[in-house]
Amino acid sequence: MTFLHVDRVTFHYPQRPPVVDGVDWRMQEGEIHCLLGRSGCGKTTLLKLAAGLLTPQSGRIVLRGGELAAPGPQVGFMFQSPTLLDWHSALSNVLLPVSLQHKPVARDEQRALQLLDQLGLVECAERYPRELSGGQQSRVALARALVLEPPLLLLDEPFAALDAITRAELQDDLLRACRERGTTVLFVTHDINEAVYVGDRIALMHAGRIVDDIAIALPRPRTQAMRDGAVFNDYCARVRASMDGTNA
Ligand SMILES: Nc1ncnc2c1ncn2[C@@H]1O[C@H](COP(=O)(O)OP(=O)(O)OP(=O)(O)O)[C@@H](O)[C@H]1O
Repeated sequence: MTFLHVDRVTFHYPQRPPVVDGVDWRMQEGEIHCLLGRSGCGKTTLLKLAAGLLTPQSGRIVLRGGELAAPGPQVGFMFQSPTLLDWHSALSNVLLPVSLQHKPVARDEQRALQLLDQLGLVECAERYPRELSGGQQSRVALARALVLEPPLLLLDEPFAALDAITRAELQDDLLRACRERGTTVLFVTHDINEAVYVGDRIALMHAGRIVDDIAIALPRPRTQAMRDGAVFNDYCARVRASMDGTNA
């Protein structure tokens, strides 16, 4: 069964032309898909539709066979800014999605600490966001997105504000964490290199439509050394040429 089906979805904001225009897209369980495109082409809107935060005017979002009508614990999010609560420790920021459901119990705390440990942050559990670096804050946000073990994770340029080295580390952390949990991921980015590194497929979006669909057949797990290889760079060139085509 298709895990996520964006089924002929069209969406427009009031009094505007469609920003998502008849998109049909399927994801299988455990896959990582990147949505790549220029600013304003409709990526974030499509992500919000996939999350159930917006409702399409036509078409539907089908998650594991059921139509998605509203956001729920089956979907985790991470945005460009970590959006941590300054007055909560790293640990209680991670536990926030749990707190919205019930008072966290020892088992929840254990799971949150395990995630922080996996992301190299267990020592920082009691620190406040202002006491963490940008990369550490992004790791806390990633742990928070995963704490309820959502089968679907939606990421909107989550690492865009980070320096190149930290960004590469976070990409590896994300891939490891999602592989271990079998999480299916839809990842919005502007960055071709990032899309080729993390994605199994890349959907190229232009003016509200998916105009290209590129399978990335690099082996998993990805390693940073792959970035220097010819195959990786051929994929980047292929995606760039397709994006340049949308400019013509
Ligand atoms: N709430 C809104 N009301 C009206 N128009 C909106 C709203 N949100 C986005 N838009 C418009 O919809 C279009 C697509 O926006 P969207 O944020 O989905 O694009 P994007 O590809 O994610 O852009 P970026 O890469 O810059 O984040 C843009 O023209 C934008 O101005």
